[in-house]
Amino acid sequence: MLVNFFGMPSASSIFAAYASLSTFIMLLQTVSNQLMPHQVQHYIWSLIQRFLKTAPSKATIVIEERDGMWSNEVYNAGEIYLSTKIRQNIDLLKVCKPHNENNISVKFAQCEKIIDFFEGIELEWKFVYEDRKNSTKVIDEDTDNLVLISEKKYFELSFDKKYKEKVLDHYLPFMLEKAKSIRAEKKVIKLHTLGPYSSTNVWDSVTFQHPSTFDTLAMDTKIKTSLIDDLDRFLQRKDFYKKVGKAWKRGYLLYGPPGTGKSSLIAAMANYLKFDVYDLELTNIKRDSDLRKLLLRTSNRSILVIEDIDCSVELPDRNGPIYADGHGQARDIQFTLSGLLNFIDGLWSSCGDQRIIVFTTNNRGKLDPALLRPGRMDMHIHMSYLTPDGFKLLASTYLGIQGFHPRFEEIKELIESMKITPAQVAEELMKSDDPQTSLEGLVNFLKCRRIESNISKDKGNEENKVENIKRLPSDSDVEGVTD
Ligand SMILES: Nc1ncnc2c1ncn2[C@@H]1O[C@H](COP(=O)(O)OP(=O)(O)OP(=O)(O)O)[C@@H](O)[C@H]1O
Ligand SMILES: [Mg+2]
Repeated sequence: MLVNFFGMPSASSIFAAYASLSTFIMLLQTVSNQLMPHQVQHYIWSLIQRFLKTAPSKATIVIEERDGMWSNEVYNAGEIYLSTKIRQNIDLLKVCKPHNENNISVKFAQCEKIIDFFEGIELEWKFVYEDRKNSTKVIDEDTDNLVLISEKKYFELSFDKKYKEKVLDHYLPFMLEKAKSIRAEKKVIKLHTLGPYSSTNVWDSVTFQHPSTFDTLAMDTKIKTSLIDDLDRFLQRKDFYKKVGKAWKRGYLLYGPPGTGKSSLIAAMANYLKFDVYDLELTNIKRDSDLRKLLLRTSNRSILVIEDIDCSVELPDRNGPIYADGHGQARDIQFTLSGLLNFIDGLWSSCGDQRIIVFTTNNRGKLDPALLRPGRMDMHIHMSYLTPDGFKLLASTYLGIQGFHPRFEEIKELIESMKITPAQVAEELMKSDDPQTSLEGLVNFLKCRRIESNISKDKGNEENKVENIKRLPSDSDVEGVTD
C-alpha cells in the first residue's frame, strides 16, 4: 500500500484496496449463494461479523469469589456494586439480608450479563455459577470457621482490550470505592462491650441504635461545626497520615458536667461516621495482656470509648502497680494511662486505619497529665450547660416547635439565670405530648429550680457567715496580743 509522507495511506491506494476487497466479497457471496442454503449463509456471516467486530480486541478479567480459602474483596465489591444495577437489567433476582446490614441485598440468581459504562468504555459483567464435583473447605470470615462449599462463582469482566490499563487502574478502584460507600450506607453500627466478668477477653456486640445525631444535639454551634469539619478532614486524610508517618487516628476528650451530652455526642459521631463503637470499661480488665488482646480485636473504622476516665478506673500512678478492685481485693494492674495510650498508638500505627479514641470526664482537673499533654488528644470538647439556643433546638426536636413561641422569652430568661443541663430540660419536655403543657411544666420546673438554688445560695452565705464568725480570732487564738 502506498503511504504518504505523514505516514498515512494515499487516497488512491485506499480506493484500490477497497475495490479489491469488494470484488472478493462479491465473489464469496456468489459462491455461497450457489452452494449453501440461506439460513446457513446467514449464520456463517453473522459469525464472521461478530468475530471481526469483537474477538481480536476483547480482554476479560476473571474475578473469583474465593482467593484460596479466603473471600476475594474484589468479588465482594463487584457483587455490591452490581446490586445497584441488576434491578433494572435482570428479571430473576435473589434477595437476602445479611445480619450486619440494614437493607435487603439483591444478587444474581443465575448466570447473567450486565452492561456497565465508565468514561465512555463499555464493560460487560458476566456472572458465572458452576457446581463443583468435589466440595472444598473455605473460611467463613464472619465466624472464623471452616465450611464446605460445592459451588464456584466468579465474574468475567470483558471490555475492549485497548482500555486494559484504564480498567485496571481506574475502573476497578472506582468500583471498589463505590462498593465501600454503598456498604457504609447500608451498614448497621455495632456496639461492642465487655461482659461483667470478661475472662474470655471477647467483645459482646449488639446493634447500636442510639438515635442521637448532630442535628438533635444541643451544643455550642461553633464547636459542633468545627468537630464535624474535623471528622470530615480526618476521613479524607489517608495520604496525609501516610506521608507524615503517623497512625491514622484521632483522639477527642469530652468534658463537662453530667447530663450535658457527652455520651450523646459519641453516639452522634458514630452515627455520622457509621463507625462501630467499642465501649472499653477498664475496671473489667485484669491484666495488661488482656487489654492488648481486646485492643487487637477492635476493627478499623471504629471508635474506642473510655468513659469517665477520672473515676471509672483507678489507673496506677507510676509508684505502685497493685490496686484494690471494688471488692477490696488486690488487683494486679500493670498498665498506666500513658502506657495504655502508647500501646494504642503503637498498635494503630502498625495495623489501624481510621481509628478514633474518645475519653470522657466530668472533671478535667482530675485527669492524668499524660492525657492532657499537648498532642495527646487532638481536640478537647467542652460540653456545657444549656443555652437559649440549645433550648430552641431541644424544643424543635422534642416538641416540633420551629422558630418562635410566646413562652420562649420567659424560658430564655430563666435558663440564662441558672445552670441547667440539657438532660434535665429534655426530661421535662418529654412529660407531655402537648407542647403547651410541656412548656408550662418546664417553666414551673425552672422556677422551682431557681428558688431552690437561691435558697441554697442563701444557706451557703449563712454558713459562710457563721464559719467566718467562728473563725474570728478569739483571745486564745491571738497569741501575744494585749489590749
Ligand atoms: N447536649 C444535649 N443535646 C440533646 N440532648 C441531650 C444533651 N445532653 C443530654 N441530653 C439528653 O440527656 C440524656 C443524657 O445525656 P448524656 O448521657 O449524653 O449525658 P452525659 O454528659 O454523657 O452524662 P454523664 O456525664 O452522666 O455520663 C441523653 O440521652 C439526651 O436525651
Ligand atoms: Mg455519659
